[in-house]
Amino acid sequence: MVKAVVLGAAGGIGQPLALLLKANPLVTELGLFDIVNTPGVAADLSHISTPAKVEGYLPPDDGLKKVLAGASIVVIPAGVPRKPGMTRDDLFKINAGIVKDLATGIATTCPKAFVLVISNPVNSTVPIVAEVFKQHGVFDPKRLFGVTTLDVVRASTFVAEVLGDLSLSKEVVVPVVGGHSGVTIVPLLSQSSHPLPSSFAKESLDTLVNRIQFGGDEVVKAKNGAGSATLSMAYAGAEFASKILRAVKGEKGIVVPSYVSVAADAEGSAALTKELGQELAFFSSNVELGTEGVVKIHPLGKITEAEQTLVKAAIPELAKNIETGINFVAEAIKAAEAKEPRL
Ligand SMILES: NC(=O)c1ccc[n+]([C@@H]2O[C@H](COP(=O)([O-])OP(=O)(O)OC[C@H]3O[C@@H](n4cnc5c(N)ncnc54)[C@H](O)[C@@H]3O)[C@@H](O)[C@H]2O)c1
Ligand SMILES: O=C(O)C[C@H](O)C(=O)O
Repeated sequence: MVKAVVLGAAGGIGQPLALLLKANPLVTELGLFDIVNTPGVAADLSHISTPAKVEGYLPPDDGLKKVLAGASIVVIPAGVPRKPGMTRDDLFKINAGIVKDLATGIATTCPKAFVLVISNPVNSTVPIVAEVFKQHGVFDPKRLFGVTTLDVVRASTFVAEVLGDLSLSKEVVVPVVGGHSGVTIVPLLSQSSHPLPSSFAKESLDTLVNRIQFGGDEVVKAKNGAGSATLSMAYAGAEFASKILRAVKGEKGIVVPSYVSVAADAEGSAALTKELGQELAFFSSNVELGTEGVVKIHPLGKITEAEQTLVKAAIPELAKNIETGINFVAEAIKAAEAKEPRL
């Protein structure tokens, strides 16, 4: 039995993501949770002729506990999206609390589930989940993933566009490392499975890198106040979830970039730290998946000087984002203890 749960399932990402998970033959149960509308979304999806049994829950009557009971994989797209002029960090104030509460539910109900965090700012929300799990003594770094797949999907599409053949976009593989916001998004185009033409000018390369880094802004601008990427994110989230499920079923050799705790692989993390010149508690790199989650964090490998400059620019921003997430949980614990001191 494989129960997939979506937290934030009635939202712009949640609904199409739930649809794609309902269509995934590896999913036998689909649990949907949101603060609104999940009964309707669940009723709608339940008429689709695929095996997954669908149930929708709301917060009253222990809805979060019920939806998480027996979950194998939990995907979190709950929270507010950006409007034009906002950065992902501007979402922290609202989304940090939402993610913390949902993580508490997971830690106390299904701590062994694979947790896939979509809610922004991912660079900080993933550390929040880790800290909550630590607080409950259930943190397994191999099972926690920040979903950066949309950056990978964008890189594949944009490179295929440059190559003048969109039919290649499914085949083009470009590792995108670092994190998931602006300069922390580092596409390693020199490692693209489909190299760019040798005539490709430096300015064109810079434009391409910038488009991958700020692809989210392109969508936010086009939606003009109606939110950020939802459909492409649902596609990316479902692709990533599917890779986890295939790896858990025993498929070998699945390697995909994801923002993970470096504690998931001590050896891989040591090599990465050497490359970065400092340790970061979380980093997105190519990650090999297995039945228990992260098997190996791959080093960056051979990259160009220009890519090294991008990595350097990402590091301080990432370090700050990680610290913000960790401090948020520490402060929340302190505040709770001040309210109810331990005897
Ligand atoms: N990681 C990525 O690449 C990526 C890509 C796109 C969007 N995002 C992020 O995903 C998040 C969701 O985006 P969206 O466009 O789907 O937003 P949305 O507003 O359309 O949907 C969010 C849903 O979360 C629900 N929600 C709010 N508080 C909740 C709670 N406590 N418990 C459960 N559900 C709750 C809302 O009711 C809503 O249905 C945003 O933070 C956005 O920035 C991340
Ligand atoms: O840009 C956003 O705020 C949403 C998402 O992180 C994206 O990359 O599209």
